Amino acid sequence: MTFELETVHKYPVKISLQKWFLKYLMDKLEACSCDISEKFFYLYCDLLQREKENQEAQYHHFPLPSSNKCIIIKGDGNFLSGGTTGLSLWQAGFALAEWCLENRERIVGKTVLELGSGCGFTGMAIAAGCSAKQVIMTDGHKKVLQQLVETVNINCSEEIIEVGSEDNQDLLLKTCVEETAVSVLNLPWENSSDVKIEEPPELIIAADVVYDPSSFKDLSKTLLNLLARTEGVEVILACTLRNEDTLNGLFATLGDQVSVIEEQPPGKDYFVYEHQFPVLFFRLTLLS
Ligand SMILES: C[S@@+](CC[C@H](N)C(=O)[O-])C[C@H]1O[C@@H](n2cnc3c(N)ncnc32)[C@H](O)[C@@H]1O
Repeated sequence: MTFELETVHKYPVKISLQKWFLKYLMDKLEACSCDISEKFFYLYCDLLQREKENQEAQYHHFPLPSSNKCIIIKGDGNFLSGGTTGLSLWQAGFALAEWCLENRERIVGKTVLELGSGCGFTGMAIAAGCSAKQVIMTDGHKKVLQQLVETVNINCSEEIIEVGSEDNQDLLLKTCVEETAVSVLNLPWENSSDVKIEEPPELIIAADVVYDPSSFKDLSKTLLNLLARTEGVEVILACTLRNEDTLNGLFATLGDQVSVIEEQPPGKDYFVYEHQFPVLFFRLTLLS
């Protein structure tokens, strides 16, 4: 999505943010002894009223570095929205997008599959900024998949092909962002081996999927299954370090068939987000 005034009108940013910005602007004008147009006060009152009514959809706009593109995500910013973790924006998702932009040469021309895509920020950032051949965003939660489809609808100007045929009911949507094919796939870790993936991924990525030990058996099975599909495929995991034992628990479940090497985190911040915990990056490959 290109960054234009029209886009901001269509997908308005959070009212609290608009209010904050307007107040900031008025304070600055006041500090320079400038007259403040009464339109600003009317607008401020209008925002207060709309915030009280609280019925409008709100969008987050994230400009992509060194381009006029931005990623737009619909959401209220609550951590556990709709009874799932997948409807929020997570720190590791931003960090993984930054890692991908910084390691673009490892992604150009490749088919990338993302596990636990959540809102779809990371996948969309890769599609818009890394010249991948294909980005397959996946999740296993019904509401999250709906949000993923909506994210793609908002951010892709190309024709959206809604799929989910008898042949492959899990493939929910297909489109492209410039030269990158983008799709949304229902891929629950519990039965990932039954899911048909049209093109074998060459790179598998996931952000903040290592937090619930009860999911490790299925997540490990999914990772091992995907690693075995294509020769030379690698997994990049961006893990929020809340508890070291939890992280080690996943590696223990993966067992000795997999090599785990820590990767350098991105050197720069490309997006504005809260840095609450360290985010560690790991490269997983299958040992021969
Ligand atoms: C903490 S969120 C991270 C979302 C996104 N990667 C990010 O960083 O913003 C974890 C994601 O994993 C997904 N997930 C959890 N368990 C899953 C499972 N068994 N199968 C597929 N997806 C799952 C959730 O629906 C959610 O989208």
